[in-house]
Amino acid sequence: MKSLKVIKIGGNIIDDQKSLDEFLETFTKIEDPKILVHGGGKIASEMARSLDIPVKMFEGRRITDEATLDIITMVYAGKINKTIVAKLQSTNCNALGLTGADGNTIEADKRPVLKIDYGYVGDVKKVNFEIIETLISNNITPVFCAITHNKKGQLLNTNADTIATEIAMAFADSYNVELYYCFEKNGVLNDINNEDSVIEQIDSISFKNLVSEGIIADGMLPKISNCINAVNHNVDKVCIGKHDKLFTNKKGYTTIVK
Ligand SMILES: Nc1ncnc2c1ncn2[C@@H]1O[C@H](COP(=O)(O)OP(=O)(O)O)[C@@H](O)[C@H]1O
Ligand SMILES: CC(=O)N[C@@H](CCC(=O)OP(=O)(O)O)C(=O)O
Repeated sequence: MKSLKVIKIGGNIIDDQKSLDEFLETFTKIEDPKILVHGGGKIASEMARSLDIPVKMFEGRRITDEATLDIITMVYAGKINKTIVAKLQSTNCNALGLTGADGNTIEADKRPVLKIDYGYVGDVKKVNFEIIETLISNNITPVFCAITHNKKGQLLNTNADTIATEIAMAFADSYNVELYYCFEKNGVLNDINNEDSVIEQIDSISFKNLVSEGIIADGMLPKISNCINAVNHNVDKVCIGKHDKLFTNKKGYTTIVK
């Protein structure tokens, strides 16, 4: 079976020039077909605050009104996506930046109103496997931002961890897929202030316990829910940690297991 690596980077890496450059240097050297998914929530929040637009998050996801949708489109699909693509081009990695609307690669439905109305936030309905496979088969590296569309002309803000998981799951029947979440910490930590307290393995039962103990919170909630979803849908390997350890055989990161 062919191999594919789906790699997600979050806002804290993107916001730090040195971390981003170091990550991209590692990423570009990966020889397997690869797909990059980036967030940028931190930068969107800074931009919103600078424009006096309130930032509202609920259980790790952004409540997205019209003004916020404008900001995230400019920040995610514009500044961040194009900066990353240009940097990858400089290393001869033929990157192509995409939202889910481009090539109809990722369709979504507006998140249903349950506990809360998230506004213009999408839950992924369909990943267009064929078109993405055409890209990777032609040595083009897709770089996805955290935006999907509903095929009726509406862009939707979609958690970048979810996008990475959905892409990984769409390839899992025909590829050996490894899914990596790179962020600024060593992994999921037992004590958020202690980088040496990495939890090496998490399954769905320990996840529930860690949530009820308050050890897993905020942005880590959707991240681990997505990881559990991925391992339950045939994704071969799902890991969370720092890029300098994740792509080596070194220990010191978190693996999510069934
Ligand atoms: N147990 C934990 N271990 C590590 N990080 C945690 C934990 N619980 C909550 N977090 C928070 O989750 C954040 C990562 O999620 P998020 O902010 O969405 O990052 P990213 O943008 O990289 O996806 C960390 O920066 C940290 O503040
Ligand atoms: C709906 C929703 O929450 N979307 C996220 C998308 C960006 C993201 O996921 O960024 P990080 O990976 O850097 O956190 C947001 O706007 O914050």
